[in-house]
Amino acid sequence: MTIHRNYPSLVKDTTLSEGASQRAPVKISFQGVSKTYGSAGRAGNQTLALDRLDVDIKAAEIVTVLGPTGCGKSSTLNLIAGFERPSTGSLLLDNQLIDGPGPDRAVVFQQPSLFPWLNVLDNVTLGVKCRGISRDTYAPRAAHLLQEVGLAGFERHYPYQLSGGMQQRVQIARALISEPKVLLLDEPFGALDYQTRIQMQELLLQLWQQHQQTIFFITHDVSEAIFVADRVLVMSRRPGRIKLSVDVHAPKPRDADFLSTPEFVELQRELLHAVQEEVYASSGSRGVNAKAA
Ligand SMILES: Nc1ncnc2c1ncn2[C@@H]1O[C@H](COP(=O)(O)OP(=O)(O)OP(=O)(O)O)[C@@H](O)[C@H]1O
Repeated sequence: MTIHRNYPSLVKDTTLSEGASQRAPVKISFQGVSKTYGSAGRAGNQTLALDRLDVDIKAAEIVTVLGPTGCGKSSTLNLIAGFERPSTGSLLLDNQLIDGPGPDRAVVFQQPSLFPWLNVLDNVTLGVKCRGISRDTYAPRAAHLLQEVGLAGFERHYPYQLSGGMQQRVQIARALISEPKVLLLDEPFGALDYQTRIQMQELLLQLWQQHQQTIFFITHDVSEAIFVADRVLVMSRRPGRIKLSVDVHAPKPRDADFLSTPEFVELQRELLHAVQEEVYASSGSRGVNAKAA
């Protein structure tokens, strides 16, 4: 059973009012979704990664996902991306079964996967060129996106000439150029230093303000999960289920001041506790705070 916490709002969200977000249509719907890896014929060779997930994600909602390593976070993202299929249950996008990858969903991974022999502009536009979209359409869009992600002037630079944060900015621009309805992020800022991470989180919220995609964001970092989210999901240890769902009401976009608000501190305490419970249970440890028997 999922526990759903809805903390009272301390400040009113001015971007997407509570009523509006509750009325938003369901974008992604997990209906009893389980995922088993391995072949059925060979006993002991199967892994039940996800166990009967039931989650609805609304249009333009930002949902972050926390959970211990191996609990199935990437599996949920891969299912939405269409890289994997559910073993049982149904996974819907706009009420249609997801049956493979599509340009309506874009994925950003932790490791930048830029082509080293292409400059920034060509990395960003390669996908749309391959899909036959005309230069007249994609060129102004690319210029605007590079401006938005703070890379105007770096169009002719190659990936080796960019910092890790800049490479992630290119990845985000590349993901957004096909105007996806859903942005899937798998620990996108995990390899960045603390300051760059915060900048990237702020950037993500600014981009959301402009584009209003539905965002599904996996992270190991509780602060990051709260900072960017409308709702944080905590998954149980494997087989993954939704253990806790918590709404974050602070208005977006947010800045570093949010990190010291009572709402943030209280959410951080509860979410850290929920994740640690699962981490310790899966490792058989009682945790750092456990008293010696
Ligand atoms: N393609 C695969 N074939 C076999 N088993 C897999 C495959 N992908 C994932 N698994 C298994 O499914 C379980 C969930 O993996 P998944 O990568 O979804 O977890 P995760 O929560 O994203 O982990 P992490 O936080 O370490 O990235 C793990 O036990 C993993 O070994």
